[in-house]
Amino acid sequence: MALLDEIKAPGDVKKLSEKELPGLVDEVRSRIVDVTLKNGGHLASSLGAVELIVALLRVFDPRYDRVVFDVGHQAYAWKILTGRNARFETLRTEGGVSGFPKMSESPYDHFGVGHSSTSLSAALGYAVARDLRGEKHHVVAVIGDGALINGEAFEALNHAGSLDNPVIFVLNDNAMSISPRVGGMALHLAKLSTSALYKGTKNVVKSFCRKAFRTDRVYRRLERMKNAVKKTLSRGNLFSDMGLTYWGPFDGHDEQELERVFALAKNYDGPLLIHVLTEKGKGYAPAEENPVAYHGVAAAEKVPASSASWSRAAAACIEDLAEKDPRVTVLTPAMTEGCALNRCRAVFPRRFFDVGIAEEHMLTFAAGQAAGGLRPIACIYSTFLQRAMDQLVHDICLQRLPVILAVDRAGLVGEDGETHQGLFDMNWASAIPNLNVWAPYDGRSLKNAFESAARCEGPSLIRYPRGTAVERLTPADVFETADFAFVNRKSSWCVAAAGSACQIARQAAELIDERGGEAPDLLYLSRVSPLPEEALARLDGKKLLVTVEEAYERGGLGERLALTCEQRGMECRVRAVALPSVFVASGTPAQQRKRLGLTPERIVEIYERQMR
Ligand SMILES: Cc1ncc(C[n+]2csc(CCOP(=O)(O)OP(=O)(O)O)c2C)c(N)n1
Ligand SMILES: CC(=O)[C@@H](O)[C@H](O)COP(=O)(O)O
Ligand SMILES: [Mg+2]
Repeated sequence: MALLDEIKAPGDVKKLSEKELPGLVDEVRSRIVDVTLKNGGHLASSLGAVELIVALLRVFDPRYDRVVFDVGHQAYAWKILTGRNARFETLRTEGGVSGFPKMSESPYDHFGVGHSSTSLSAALGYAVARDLRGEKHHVVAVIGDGALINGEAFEALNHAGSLDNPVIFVLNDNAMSISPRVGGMALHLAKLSTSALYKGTKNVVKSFCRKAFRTDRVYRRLERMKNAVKKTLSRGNLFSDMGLTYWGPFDGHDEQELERVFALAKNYDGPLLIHVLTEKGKGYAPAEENPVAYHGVAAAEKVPASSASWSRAAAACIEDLAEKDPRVTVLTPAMTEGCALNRCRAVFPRRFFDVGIAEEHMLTFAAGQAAGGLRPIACIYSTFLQRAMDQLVHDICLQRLPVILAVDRAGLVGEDGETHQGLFDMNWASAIPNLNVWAPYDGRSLKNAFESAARCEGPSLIRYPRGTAVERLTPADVFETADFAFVNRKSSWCVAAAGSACQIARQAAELIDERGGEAPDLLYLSRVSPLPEEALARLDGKKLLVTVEEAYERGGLGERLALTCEQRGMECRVRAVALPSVFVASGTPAQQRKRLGLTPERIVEIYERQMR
C-alpha cells in the first residue's frame, strides 16, 4: 500500500502524478475488499465508485467544497482518502468507522446518510446557503440510478431546475439498485447511455479541455460548449427538459476523463447533471459477476443467513397466503433480496411488484390495490417505513383498507448503525387507529399473525427483527392464543414482553430460577395493538409488572401498559426495560443491547430491588 500510506489528508491525492493514479485506485480497491470481506459491509457499490471519488478529490477541495453522497454505501474510498485509512479496519464495528458518511465522524463527511435519495435536496440546500451567504465553494451530490427514482430525488430535480444556483449532481449509473433497477427511468437512462452522442460528447469535452485551460477566454468557450452540448443532448432528455444542464454519459472508470469533466463543471454557472456510467463491483471478479450478492456482505465470522431467518420465515407465510388466495399481491420497494422474496418473485411474477426505492408510492399503490379488491402484502424494512408514515395513516388506515405490512428489520439491526435501526415503528404504529400491530415472538406466532391479518377486513402491520427466528419459544404446555402466550407459574409478578424481546424475558426467568428466586409469570405478546383483553386480564393481582421491548421506552409498550394498569385501578407497579432516547450507533446487536441495558440481568436487578 505504498501510495495509500502517503495519503494522510485529502489534499495528498492531488499531489500524486497522473501516472500514479491507477496504482492508487488499485490500492484503494484492495483495501475496500480486504476490510469489507472481514467486517461485512457494502462492497459492490463502493468498488464501483473508486475512480469517481479519486477524481472528485483531485478536482474539488473538501475543506471548502461540499460533497454529499446518496445512501453513502458507495463512499468507502472517500473515507479511506480523507484521513480514515488507518482506522478503516474498524469499519462498522462498535466505536469504529461508520459504514456511512457521518458529519460527526469527519469534517469531510458533509452530510449524514444511510437512507437513499436525500443527496440532491441536501446539496441544493448547501448551494442556496452558499449563495445567500456570499460564499464561493462548489457543491456536488453523488447519486445512484437506483436512488434517483425516489420521489424525494425527483422533488429536488424539479426544484433545482427552477433555481439558478450552481450545483453539480453526479449521476453514478451502474444499471443496478440492489437488484437490477426497475421502471421507466431505467429505460430512459439506458437510452441516454447507449446514445450515439456518447462518443461525441466525450470528444467535445476532451478537445475543449485540451484548449480551454491554455487560453484566457475560458468563460466564452464554456458558454459555447454549454450551448452546443445542451442543444444536441436536450432532445428527449428528461433532465434538460426539467431545466438542468445535462452532460454525459461519461466512462466512470476513466479517472482522467472524470477529472476533465469535473474541472469544466466547476466553471459552470447553474444546476448541472453529469451522467457517469460505472460497473457495480468493479475490480473484484466475484462482485462484478454477482453484484446482487456483493451489494452487502456479512462479516467473515458470521454464519451465513440461514433458511430460518425471520425474513425467510415471513416470506414462507406470504407465499402460503399467495398460494391460497389469488387476490394476494406482494410488493417491495427495492428490497427483494433483503426480505427474502426471490422465490415469491419467481412463483408469482404477475402478482409481485418491485416498485424501486419508492416507499411512499408503494404504500399508496397498495392502498389502491386494496380498494380495488386485492389483498396486498407490502414488505418493507422498519427504517424505510419511516418514509411512508403519512401514506400508512392517510391512505391505508384512515380508509381501513386491508393491506398487510410485513415490516422486516424491526428492532436493533447491528452494524448499519443509527440510520438503519428499526426502533420507531412499534411505538408510532400502535398509536394509529384501525391498525392491528403484531410483534411475533417465534416462527409459530409469526404464522398466526399472518393468518389473522389475512382474515382482517382492515390493515395490519407485522414486525419482525433481523436475524434468526426460533420456531418455538414457548414450552409445550403453555396457554397460547393467536395473540399471546402466558407461562403461568402462579407468581406474584410478571414479565410482559413483545416480539424478539420475549427471549430476554425468558432468559431473565431462567436466571431467577437458577438463583432460587421467585420466577415470574411470562406474558409473551404477539399482538401489541390493540392489546389483547384476554392477556391484560392475566395481570390482575400482580404486585410487579416488568415490561421488555426492543423499542424506545418513550411511547412504548411499557408506558401503554402502565397507563392501562392505572386506568383499571390495578395496584401493580410497572417498570419498563426498553431503550433510552438515543440514536444507536454501530455494533453487533448483542453489544447494542448490552450498551443500552436491554438484558435479562436488568430484569433481574429490577426484581431484586422491587421484590426482595
Ligand atoms: C429510503 C431507502 N430505501 C431503501 C434503501 C436500501 N438501499 C440501499 S442502497 C439501495 C440501492 C441503491 O441503488 P443505487 O442508488 O443505484 O446505488 P448502487 O447500489 O447501484 O451503487 C437500496 C435499495 C435505502 N438505503 N434507503
Ligand atoms: C445500504 C442499505 O440501506 C441496505 O443495503 C442495508 O444496509 C441492508 O441491510 P441488511 O443487511 O439488513 O439487508
Ligand atoms: Mg445503481
